[in-house]
Amino acid sequence: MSFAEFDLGAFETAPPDRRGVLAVRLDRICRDTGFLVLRGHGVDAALIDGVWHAASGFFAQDSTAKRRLSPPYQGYPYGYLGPDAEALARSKGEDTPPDLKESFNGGPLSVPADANRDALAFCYQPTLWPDLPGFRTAWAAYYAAMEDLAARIMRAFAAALQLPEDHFDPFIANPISALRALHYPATTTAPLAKQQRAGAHTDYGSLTILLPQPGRKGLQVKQGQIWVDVPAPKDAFVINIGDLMARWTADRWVSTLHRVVATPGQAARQSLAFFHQPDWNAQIVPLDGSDAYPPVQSGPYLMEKFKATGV
Ligand SMILES: O=C(O)CCC(=O)C(=O)O
Ligand SMILES: [Fe+2]
Repeated sequence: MSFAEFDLGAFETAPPDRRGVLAVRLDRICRDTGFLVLRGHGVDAALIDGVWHAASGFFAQDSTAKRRLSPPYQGYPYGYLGPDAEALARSKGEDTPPDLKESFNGGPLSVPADANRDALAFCYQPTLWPDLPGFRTAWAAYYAAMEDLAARIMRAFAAALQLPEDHFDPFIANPISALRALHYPATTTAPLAKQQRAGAHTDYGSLTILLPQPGRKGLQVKQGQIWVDVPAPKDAFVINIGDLMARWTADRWVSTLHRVVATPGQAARQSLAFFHQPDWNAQIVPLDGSDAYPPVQSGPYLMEKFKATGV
């Protein structure tokens, strides 16, 4: 099976007829799997290199240094999560051992003046910066680039849903997205029963922009009863839609179950995942005007989901 690809630059510069055809293709992909390889993204290679090396440098530290950035209390959304901290399958009610990974997580780069108390107490908590030269600059540059890219993808999504291209703009003026660097250590022994590098889950938000380590497989999506490998090509991102977008589209689009599989003898793997999430106050109501789902507010919705995966 070949994996779906979409060229964003080609879409943006296409004449109207061709653009319509590409929008229909994008709709088809989001209905089938909600997963695609994104080309023509225009993100500067040096900027990607910068954050990639910053993340590698962070994970290369000893565990005492990394744990200095552990969340100060349970429920704090950012900082370093060690190998024993998270089991994503628990968000699906599956009781599994912890995922074989560690992560560093950061939030929005600035706080809007009108942020409410709940938002301030959750997604606008400060990112805990490692004391590594260049880390913060590289991370922030990549975060900003992902915000821009996500906004462009949301425009393509609007076209795919036959909405005006700026339809989503008012919902993503101050998105509360998170950036997560992931490191899956090499596996030496056999994983425990039901233990994965990332247990089967769906993402929570509008869309995820993943940068997998080129050539290093492991991410899989569930298609019917089988797990299908997601390719990890160079110079491309993997995009998938999350639960909030499935809800927004009244399940026209799917938020597909995925995992990062663990097997004995795997080399270490790194990735970067940008979880795009509409503004705290954005009201998400089914776009088709149906009552498939009651309205939800983006921020509280995310907070609920977030609570489910701690170990
Ligand atoms: O590392 C990957 O390839 C995917 C990770 C993932 O799905 C997640 O953290 O939500
Ligand atoms: Fe995921």
